[in-house]
Amino acid sequence: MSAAPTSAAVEASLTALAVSLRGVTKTYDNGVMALGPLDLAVRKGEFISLLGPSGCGKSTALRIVASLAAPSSGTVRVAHHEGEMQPGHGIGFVFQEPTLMPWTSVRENVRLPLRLGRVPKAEACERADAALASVGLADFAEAYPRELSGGMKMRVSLARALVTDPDILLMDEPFAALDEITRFRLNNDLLALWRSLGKTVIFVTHSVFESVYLSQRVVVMTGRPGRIQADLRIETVEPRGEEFRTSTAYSDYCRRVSAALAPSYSGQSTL
Ligand SMILES: Nc1ncnc2c1ncn2[C@@H]1O[C@H](COP(=O)(O)OP(=O)(O)OP(=O)(O)O)[C@@H](O)[C@H]1O
Repeated sequence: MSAAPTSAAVEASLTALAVSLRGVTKTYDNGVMALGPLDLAVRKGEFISLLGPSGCGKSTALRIVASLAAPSSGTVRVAHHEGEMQPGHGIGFVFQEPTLMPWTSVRENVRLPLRLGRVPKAEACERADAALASVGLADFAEAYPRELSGGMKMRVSLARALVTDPDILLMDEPFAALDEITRFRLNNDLLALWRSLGKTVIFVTHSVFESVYLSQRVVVMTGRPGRIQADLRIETVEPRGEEFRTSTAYSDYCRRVSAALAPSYSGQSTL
């Protein structure tokens, strides 16, 4: 029998974790059991993807991490904050829709979280411009959302999530509505940002290919109520690029992730 870990060892392992969900369940008021029990630990700086059938609770899990929804039971730890974390504190959220304010400029859209946080205007504008530069939109601060392509709007949405310099970036199918070429380009840019900024990323996607390309770990969920079906580490030469996307290793990983997903749609799951 192994010895019980010391409290110092437990503390050290918690320090390395950005997010820890233990036995988390979620039953909505209408009786839908969306989630769990779900156990998930994400290390600081890790890039993981959550993949699973529609309605298995992926968005619910993200919303719980962001304190936008409360779990019905279980424990949620986000970095060192337990229970009393301010909603959204230390967290940036990117949704599938860019949800930009059409009546104002790109800069004002990106500045919004800082305005809500009462950051002085000059500093907020400077930080908004820096966030726009980080997503390749330095020249579009004065533009209006209607003047941007779908991919550019998503970049603005990403800049808005980054402008508060969050430790954790939660992304809920951000590129699902984009064409393949724009999506590939944004995948590469997101990876470059992740490498340079060192954020923890939890990325929800329906795409096996996207999850394998982007992530260090692909977490496959079962049908509703969502639990962990498989947790696969993607090990490859970094930084990833087109050589990886066209490699045998990439297609092997895609095959393994697809196989892990198969019970969700082949009738063997508890859906
Ligand atoms: N506010 C809510 N009230 C009641 N039921 C909800 C609510 N939000 C989500 N649900 C239900 O919970 C389940 C999980 O929803 P969720 O959006 O988390 O799944 P998902 O895996 O993100 O789905 P998709 O991949 O289709 O976006 C679904 O059955 C959904 O109908």
